[in-house]
Amino acid sequence: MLRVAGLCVARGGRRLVEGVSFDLAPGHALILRGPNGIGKTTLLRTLAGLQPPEAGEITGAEEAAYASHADGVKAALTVTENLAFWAELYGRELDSAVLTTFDLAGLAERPAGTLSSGQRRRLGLARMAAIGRRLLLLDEPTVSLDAASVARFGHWLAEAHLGGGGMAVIATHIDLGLEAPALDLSAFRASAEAAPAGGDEAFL
Ligand SMILES: Nc1ncnc2c1ncn2[C@@H]1O[C@H](COP(=O)(O)OP(=O)(O)OP(=O)(O)O)[C@@H](O)[C@H]1O
Repeated sequence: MLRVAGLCVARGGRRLVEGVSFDLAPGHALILRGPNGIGKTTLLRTLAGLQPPEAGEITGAEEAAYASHADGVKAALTVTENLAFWAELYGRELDSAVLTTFDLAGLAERPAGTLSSGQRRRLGLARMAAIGRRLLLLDEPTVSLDAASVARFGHWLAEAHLGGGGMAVIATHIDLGLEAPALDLSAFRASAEAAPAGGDEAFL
């Protein structure tokens, strides 16, 4: 169970949203919505432990994997080598069914650096399946994907990941066909007060 209580997140020394609370039970997903710049990415980064919260509590996020726009694909390795690398990093053996699930079987021996952006994105999502983490934090996972790939990914998420007791928090403007509640961060926009010194300028 992921529990978020009274969370406030900041970026570049500025508070973005505050008072965000939700519980996520195994087998469930939450869709993050809100206009560009409201703080969806920053909230996901905070849940992933990549930056500390300004205030509030996060529990149950220990087994999380974060997938961002920079999808962690290694250009010089083949598609299979990339997936095997990530699986091993998380102490798992690569199940070759992952290649089929994400329509990568025909590209298995291609160096990842030669993939199109949609193919590379499919590889980044296949990585999420290969590492087997319980909580997926997905930032615009369907960018560059064609309609068939969006549907395939939505199906995997619902049937394999959530169906197997996993959880997901997903920032997306696209309908993934999931039965999942949406949380619009607009309702939690922080008042104009500045964050305390020591924000995350180091990420600039
Ligand atoms: N490295 C950074 N340093 C300072 N400010 C940043 C940095 N990265 C993002 N921001 C700012 O923080 C705010 C929140 O950005 P964030 O990426 O979390 O929003 P978002 O809701 O995910 O937006 P989008 O829908 O455009 O992806 C924005 O105003 C953005 O300009």
